[in-house]
Amino acid sequence: MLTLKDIHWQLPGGEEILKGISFSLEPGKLKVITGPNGSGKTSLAKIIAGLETPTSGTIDMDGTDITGWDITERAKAGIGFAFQQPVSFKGLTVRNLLEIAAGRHLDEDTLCYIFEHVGLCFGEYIDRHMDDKLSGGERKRIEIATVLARDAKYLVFDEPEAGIDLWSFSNLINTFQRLKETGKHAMMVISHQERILEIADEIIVVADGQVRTSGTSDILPQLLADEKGPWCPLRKDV
Ligand SMILES: Nc1ncnc2c1ncn2[C@@H]1O[C@H](COP(=O)(O)OP(=O)(O)OP(=O)(O)O)[C@@H](O)[C@H]1O
Repeated sequence: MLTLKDIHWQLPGGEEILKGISFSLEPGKLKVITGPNGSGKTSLAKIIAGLETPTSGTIDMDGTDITGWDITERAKAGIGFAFQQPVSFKGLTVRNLLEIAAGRHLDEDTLCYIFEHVGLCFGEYIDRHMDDKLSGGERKRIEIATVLARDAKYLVFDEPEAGIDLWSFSNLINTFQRLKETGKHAMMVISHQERILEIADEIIVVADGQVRTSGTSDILPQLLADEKGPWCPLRKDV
């Protein structure tokens, strides 16, 4: 289990972005973090991945305090993270990238399986270069594929729906459900998307750096009713 306890995070200028966030990620469960733009969701994901260090509070992974660990140590220990804005890696092919993520050679069956989950055609993409010729949606799907290739215990996805088409999005929902059902992965997905919120075991609404409310998908009707308010926009357009 990955447990965040009273996480605070302050910018160098003194502005507090996260103001005491606590929750756990458990194997076999999907937690969806939602809330308004700028409320601190990506900051939270970066703190879990080890890209930022909390000002105070602790992160415990399976009984070990990993608060001071960097991104490499956390990746090795089993935390996989897909960024909101995927990056290009000049000089690497898609195959290279997936094998680096997995830390081993991947046979064609495994690669096909991963590609199928993110809605990419294996033959068309496997030897493509990870450069700017790939569209944003293609890079996004390849980035999600790297997280699947790593087969990490803790999976963090930041707005996986951003920029991907309807068919790939449906595939992705099925993938999240299948990953959940294996019972091996503890998943956190940052999303504003109703179909992702519907499959959550717990929805955690973050607003102004704090947990505003949380609950099972039973709280969804209330969140949708509040959609007209300024604090929790939920998108239904994908
Ligand atoms: N490194 C940084 N330097 C300055 N400000 C930052 C930094 N990181 C985050 N912020 C600010 O912290 C706030 C929270 O940002 P964050 O990206 O965590 O929000 P978010 O909830 O993920 O938003 P969105 O839904 O738009 O992706 C924003 O006001 C952002 O500008």
